[in-house]
Amino acid sequence: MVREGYVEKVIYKNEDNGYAVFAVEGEDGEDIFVGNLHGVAEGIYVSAEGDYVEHPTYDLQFKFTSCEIKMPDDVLSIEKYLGSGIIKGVGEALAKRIVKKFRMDSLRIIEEEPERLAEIRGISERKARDIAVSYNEKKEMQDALMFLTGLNIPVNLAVKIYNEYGDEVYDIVRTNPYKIAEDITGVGFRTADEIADRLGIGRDSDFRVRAAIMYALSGANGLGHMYIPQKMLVDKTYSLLMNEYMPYDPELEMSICNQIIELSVAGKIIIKELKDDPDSGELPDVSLDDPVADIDMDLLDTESESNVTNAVYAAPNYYMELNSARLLCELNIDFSKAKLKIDKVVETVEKSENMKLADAQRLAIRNAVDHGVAVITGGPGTGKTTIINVLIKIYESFRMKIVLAAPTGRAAKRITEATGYGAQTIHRMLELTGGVEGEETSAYTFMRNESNPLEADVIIIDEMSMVDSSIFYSLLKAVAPGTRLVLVGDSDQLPSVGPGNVLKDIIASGVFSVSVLDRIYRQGEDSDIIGNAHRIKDGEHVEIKNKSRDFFFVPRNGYNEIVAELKVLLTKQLPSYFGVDKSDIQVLTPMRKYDMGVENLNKQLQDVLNPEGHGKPEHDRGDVVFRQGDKVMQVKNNYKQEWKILDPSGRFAKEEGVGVFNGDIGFVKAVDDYEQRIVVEFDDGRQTEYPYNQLEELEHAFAITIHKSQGSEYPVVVIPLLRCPPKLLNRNLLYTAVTRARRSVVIVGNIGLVNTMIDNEDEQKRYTSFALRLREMERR
Ligand SMILES: Nc1ncnc2c1ncn2[C@@H]1O[C@H](COP(=O)(O)OP(=O)(O)OP(=O)(O)O)[C@@H](O)[C@H]1O
Repeated sequence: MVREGYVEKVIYKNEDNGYAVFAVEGEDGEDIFVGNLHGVAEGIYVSAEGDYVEHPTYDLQFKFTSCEIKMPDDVLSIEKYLGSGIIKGVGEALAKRIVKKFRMDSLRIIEEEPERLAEIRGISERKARDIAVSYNEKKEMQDALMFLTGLNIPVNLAVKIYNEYGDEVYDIVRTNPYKIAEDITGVGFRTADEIADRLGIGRDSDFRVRAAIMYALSGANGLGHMYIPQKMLVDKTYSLLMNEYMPYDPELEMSICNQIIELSVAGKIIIKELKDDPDSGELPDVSLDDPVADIDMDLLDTESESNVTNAVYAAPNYYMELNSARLLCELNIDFSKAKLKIDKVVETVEKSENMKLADAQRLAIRNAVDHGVAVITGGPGTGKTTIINVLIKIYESFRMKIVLAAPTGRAAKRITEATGYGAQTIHRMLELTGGVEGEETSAYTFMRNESNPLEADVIIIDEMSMVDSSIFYSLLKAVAPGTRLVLVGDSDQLPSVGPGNVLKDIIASGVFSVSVLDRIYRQGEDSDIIGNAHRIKDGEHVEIKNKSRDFFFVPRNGYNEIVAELKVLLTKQLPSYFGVDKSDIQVLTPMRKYDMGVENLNKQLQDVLNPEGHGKPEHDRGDVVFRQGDKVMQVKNNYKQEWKILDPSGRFAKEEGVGVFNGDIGFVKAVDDYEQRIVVEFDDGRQTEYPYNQLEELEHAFAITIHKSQGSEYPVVVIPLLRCPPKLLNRNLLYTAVTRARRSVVIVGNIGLVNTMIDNEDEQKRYTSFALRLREMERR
């Protein structure tokens, strides 16, 4: 329903997120309005759409979903507006006098002929000028908000747009609303396109075509690709611009091709011809339709792409690969002539650890010592951590300064515990400041960079498979020439969540020393987790038995049976059987959508793991409810988000910093309706606040996609399996899921799918050309 009236009193307003509570005098008396309205002030006229809701303490309130500000258009409202305190120097009494004199003309006089205000007793010429300045400042913003909300832009977004462009907002939005999508985070092509449509901007406008091209490219980037073949880009752009019912329009296709060239001339994109070199691996035949990603790339047809020669990059991606290749090759110094003696240290470690290193392990150590850049890769239990340990002892014996880092807080903590050597996250090591430089894909501001490199002789990075192109580039910029770089990881894991396929590309380039460890050494070989993980990796079927101590199969048929079983397992059976907390059990699913997708599973699991409860505060966001106690995950990198770690008293911050990252998992500590925010504590103790209008960065994490679980470990992993499109069920995913478990894996559902997954070698490959750039660089 619609309710209108004058804002009598602003009871509460949060300047940051626009949340406000205010009393409105309407035709049928006074109402309390609650909702998001930036720029609310006493005296303004508002027209809102919403519903009445019962509030436990404040009686009935009108909760609005949209609210439009109108300029006052009768004498009474003009008087209220002017007297509301919104204009500096004008109170109720003065407002009365102004309106008494100028009546309906009052606002126009203030705006256009302010000198006439001096005709009023008590207003000097100078005061008249001040009133005009203050009024115009407010009015500019209100006019802009009215203009933008009139285009159906929500008030929150309108404020963001106004803050970005100021007075230029009219020009920019009228001529090229697609610029909003470029400049303002959270606005995509679709939103800009709707605005353009309302403004009557032609569907064949060059701006529209260019915006769609850039959107298609950033969509591909969001799926992990560094470039896409030109033909694919044209097709994707075409389907963004046309709907499937429209007849084929060759002119539009031509226009897309022309605009791709325009964009390349403008330096926004780079087009490179890639030779169809069977060796290079730079042209994988892959699909951009990634079912685990949010971005709708379904429309891409990838069938006919095998002969593509032109690769199109968003410019920052191209330079990121190129410069990373140069920097990495520069670090690859041959140290073998130094003939560093390592045998003594190795023997000491062998004695203290009571084991004998295998030849392959010794060779890996030698390689790391002899090369500026060395890669050590292997599956679980093959000795990667052992080698890091030995390397630390060796470098220490040479009095070299070692820096140890990993992509996530959890991985850093684990390697610290395993080696006794303090590790940090890569972001922390590079001293993230929270500022953002230039375009989205370019580097964030790190205090450590080319002009202030890391002080280290050796940098060891663990869990390298999770490192994406962007953070790798930032790392390389901060590594001084002559520093050794040791990259350790499991290249059979899924690629990083962010774009690129860095570890695999470095290995595939053939340019660096790579040591592959393939023998399992972990004690307790009766562990089926490790045995099965290696079987899966090697494409061998696993034995489906239930005698195992740590690898269980629970056959169930169909969606209902699986969900019912998951609920029992998670709430009762697994916690009591393993003596673990419910939060130690993680459900990992291959997909986002469909019945077994995270979106649906999280709703089901929230009902039993954190049900609605008396006094447990919650906040609705569309059809998702965030409730105190919910397990949640950050789903994008936010380099500016502030966090703190509290001391045991909970009152003082013992550590503060910025940056929360895609995949960080924690719990909702508080839902604060008054402050309109949710407080989350991540599992490493960092606490951070999300205003309600930033909740798109959070998702429930009772169940998460296998993709997002990379680099994390959980005591118990539960994997529900139900038949779904075959490309979602592949070996790589199963391997990653299984290797996340420390104590136990439980597979529930259609058990036959386990071996189907093992048989499906199709990986979610990525369009990257880092390997190629590395080879080119080496040839120079
Ligand atoms: N040559 C060896 N002989 C005997 N035991 C070994 C040998 N190498 C490693 N181990 C032991 O095997 C176990 C697994 O090794 P390590 O933790 O280094 O593997 P990893 O590759 O880091 O595994 P993950 O990736 O799962 O952490 C450890 O207990 C380690 O002591």
